[in-house]
Amino acid sequence: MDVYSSSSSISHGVSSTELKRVNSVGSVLSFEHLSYAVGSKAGQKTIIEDISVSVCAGELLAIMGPSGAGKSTLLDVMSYRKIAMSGGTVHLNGRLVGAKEMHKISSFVEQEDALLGSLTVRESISYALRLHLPLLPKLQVQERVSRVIRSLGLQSCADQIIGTPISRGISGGQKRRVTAACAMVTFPRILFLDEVTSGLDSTSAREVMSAISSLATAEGMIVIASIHQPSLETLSQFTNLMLLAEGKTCYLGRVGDLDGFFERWGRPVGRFTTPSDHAMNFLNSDFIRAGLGRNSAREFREFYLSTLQGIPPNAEKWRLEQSTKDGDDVSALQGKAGPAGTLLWTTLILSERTAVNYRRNLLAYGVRAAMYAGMGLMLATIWIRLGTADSTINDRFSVHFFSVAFLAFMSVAGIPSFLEERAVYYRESKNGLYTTLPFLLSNTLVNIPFLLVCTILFTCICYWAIGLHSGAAPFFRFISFLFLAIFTAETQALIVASLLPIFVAALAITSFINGFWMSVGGYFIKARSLPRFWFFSFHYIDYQKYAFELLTNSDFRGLKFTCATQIDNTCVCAYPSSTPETCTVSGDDVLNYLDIGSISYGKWAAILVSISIIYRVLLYFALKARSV
Ligand SMILES: Nc1ncnc2c1ncn2[C@@H]1O[C@H](COP(=O)(O)OP(=O)(O)OP(=O)(O)O)[C@@H](O)[C@H]1O
Repeated sequence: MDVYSSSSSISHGVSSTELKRVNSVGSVLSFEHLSYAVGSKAGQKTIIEDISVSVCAGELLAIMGPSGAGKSTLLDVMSYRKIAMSGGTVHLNGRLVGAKEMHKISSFVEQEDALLGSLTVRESISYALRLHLPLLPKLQVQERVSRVIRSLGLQSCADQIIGTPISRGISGGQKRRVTAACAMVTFPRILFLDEVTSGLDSTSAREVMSAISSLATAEGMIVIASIHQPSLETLSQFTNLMLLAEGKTCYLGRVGDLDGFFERWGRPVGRFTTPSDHAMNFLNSDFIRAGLGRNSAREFREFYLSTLQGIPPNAEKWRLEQSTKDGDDVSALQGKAGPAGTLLWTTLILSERTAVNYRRNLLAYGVRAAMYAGMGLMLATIWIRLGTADSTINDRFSVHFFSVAFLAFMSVAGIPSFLEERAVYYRESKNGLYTTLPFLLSNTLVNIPFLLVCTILFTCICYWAIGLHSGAAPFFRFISFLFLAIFTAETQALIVASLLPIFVAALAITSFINGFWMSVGGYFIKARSLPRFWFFSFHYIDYQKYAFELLTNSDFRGLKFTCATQIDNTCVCAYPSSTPETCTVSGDDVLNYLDIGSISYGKWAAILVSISIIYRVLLYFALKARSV
């Protein structure tokens, strides 16, 4: 059999009805004069230069070239992840396509796999489909997911988890296929694949490309893929091939015509070489091979350009016209490609997925909850039964300061798992599955109960053991105020991690910010002693200040401390007392002395809630700033 025979020769259950549908949907995607450069005008470096190509529905275009040729950049420019220089255009069936529309109708499989480690292969693919089509009946979701799993050869690991640092999951090659499956299951009109076969053995690479090819034929999908070192069989799954060197087109044509091209050039493909490897020998100028000059890539391109001169200019146009002859009706595919989920549904589905991730991700969330419990135990045993002697007043303040500051500080523990979720968010939002708002809402919806459980755990363990203000109201106030502080601190850590997605850097900056809030909060140095600048600026927007003052007021108000020190038969209290005759100092006296006794619970809690809402809004913009 001719290895270049149609890609549909390896079929994956594509029905004739499906094939018929493809023939009636003849979309053509054309890119004209795409160029991209980096650097300033003075020192501009052109990475891709004047590239034009058209791809029809059901066709697969392979982009090949040596490392650094510009393949990934070209895919980025084609998919509007990078914006082409002026003059470059993209048309779908003659209609200009902008960035927004391209993101809606296309999926992009990146070189890096961004997946949630605690989900199984089936769940990962299923959530991708449900986020794309939230109202698809369950049975159809299962059927479609199973079909994609089968076609990508993932049956053996379908119910295995992707893998977390403490539990090994699937292999790197299988991860590649899961990432491709998550994009394919939504059946986008255009599928961009950046080195999807990297890390796969040659059989898996062929089967993956064959599955993509069958799906492209069945669904009328346009597939554009950069590819490295394909075997002959893998290459044969593609319809067309573009060879790049130094950002310029050196060959564009049918895969099957490459042999003839070399024949005509007078450098035929050797018996034991594949045409693509043969081409690479000429295009790679990083290594000079014996018998090939330094300018082999330039000569290659010159010959290619000379072959174009013999072709009537209308030949390509004719091919495209044939492809669209049966009409421009693409409505059959439109429903599948656009982000069909409403805000409500995508939020609910994302919340469900996040909750599953929290539940299973023992290292990230189990350990975190245990850490809060451990800190509760630590406080309970160290500050045990403080009592109401005036000598313990400062110890009592330390309990409240420590609870707010240290628990807030520990929000950095949420950064690693958030970075994983963030990577998945960027992949999925760039592929049009959902926008920033549902991601933020789902994160908030799942974050709140988790942090509440952590706060309750901590409080239940230490509150009574320390002997903080008895009664239900102070106890619940303690939980509520502490929760607000931890929730705000968590959001602050997520803002930093969104803007700076490097764990060590995000950890350092978040720690610094929390240290800063501790310093200006009014505990280490009394608020009125703070330099004016810090007092009138950051002191008033410090969430830790409000939480600390709320906790101390809730605890101290109504308490009476006995003054243990006697000098000349007179009671001397640790703080100025309004009732020295009773040899006690009231909690209110202490609070007033520290200028924090006149706060209103409602007002302070409202300020804390407002800060946490403002932080969530900032988190929205931080996430959005890095998305499409
Ligand atoms: N932002 C940038 N600034 C400077 N140079 C860049 C930038 N982006 C890409 N390049 C350069 O452009 C060239 C093409 O990069 P690109 O990643 O597109 O190549 P590639 O063909 O995909 O390579 P590989 O096969 O190794 O992934 C490289 O030399 C790269 O260093």
